[in-house]
Amino acid sequence: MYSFILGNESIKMALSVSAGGRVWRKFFKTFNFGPNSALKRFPTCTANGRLYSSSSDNVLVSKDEKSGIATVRMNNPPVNSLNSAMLVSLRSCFEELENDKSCRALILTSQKPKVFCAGLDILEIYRKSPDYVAQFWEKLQDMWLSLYGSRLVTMAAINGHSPAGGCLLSLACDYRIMAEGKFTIGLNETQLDLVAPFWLRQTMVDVIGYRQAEMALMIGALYTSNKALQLGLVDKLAPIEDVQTVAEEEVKNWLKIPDQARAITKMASRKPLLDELRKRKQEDIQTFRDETTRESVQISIQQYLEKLKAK
Ligand SMILES: CC/C=C\CCC/C=C/C(=O)SCCNC(=O)CCNC(=O)[C@H](O)C(C)(C)COP(=O)(O)OP(=O)(O)OC[C@H]1O[C@@H](n2cnc3c(N)ncnc32)[C@H](O)[C@@H]1OP(=O)(O)O
Repeated sequence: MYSFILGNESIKMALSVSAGGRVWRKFFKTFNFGPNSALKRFPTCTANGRLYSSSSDNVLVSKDEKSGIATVRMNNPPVNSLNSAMLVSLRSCFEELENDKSCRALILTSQKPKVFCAGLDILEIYRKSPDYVAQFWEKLQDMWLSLYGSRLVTMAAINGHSPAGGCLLSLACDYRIMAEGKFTIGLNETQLDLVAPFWLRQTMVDVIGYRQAEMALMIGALYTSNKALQLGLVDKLAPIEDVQTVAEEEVKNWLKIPDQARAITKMASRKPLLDELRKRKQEDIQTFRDETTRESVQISIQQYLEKLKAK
């Protein structure tokens, strides 16, 4: 399908000679979206299969050429926890789709129903060196920048539990459809003695409002699908087997809006937070590294892991 995909610079050049190129040129110049704008070569992708960006198949991508809708399936059993490899694959995949001119939307979901994503892989921050933890955090930042700053319509098809980093992924999308039933979603970081970073807190505030976000973050609340809908943390519920179909229908509605106006509007509202993280990236890495490697936090993480195993 794609032979190879070029980075933003090449797209800028291609768009500048196409009809309407002037507007897009201005758009790219103004918003400089994506984590970096350097010329890059990205890996290839098949129409209905795996993404060749990593040695494992932890992220599966399929794209409908006619509609330009890509489905990105997280595939890291048993619970799609976000380890370093997953973060790199997700970022690479988001950037690849971003730079594919024929792609207009992405649906993010789990290959394994019942768990959308269990959040960060806790083992990646347990008894690891400060340098390792810092590099891990930067991978999360870069993945988030590529999803939150995407020009595409981004839809989370939350077909199962979505705690912590799973909720972070969902919040970075434009719209959230969640499976009905006993599944939970929320930012439960404080339960692990962790503090959500400013950019994650801000997306929660932006989605559910200050009061509810402040409370949810302080107590590390995990909400059922029904409660999440009531709070506005998700936008729609569907039976688990229908989540993907409902997401596809919803995306098609969004795609009736002209891409350019929609994407410029999205960037206008997201640019301040994207810029803030870009500006404070090193400070944010340092905070995470120092907090997470503190002995008292390591003991809390150990206890949390033991609780999980004993479940
Ligand atoms: C300073 C800034 C700090 C933080 C900001 C960061 C933003 C994000 C932070 C995070 O994401 S921290 C991670 C928080 N995640 C959780 O609390 C979720 C924990 N997991 C669960 O609640 C459940 O596993 C579940 C997702 C509801 C799924 O339940 P299920 O019954 O289907 O599976 P089970 O619990 O048996 O798990 C299977 C297997 O996987 C291990 N596991 C689960 N989650 C994680 C994880 N996040 N990281 C690593 N490993 C995880 C679990 O222990 C089991 O292992 P076992 O088979 O060896 O026993």
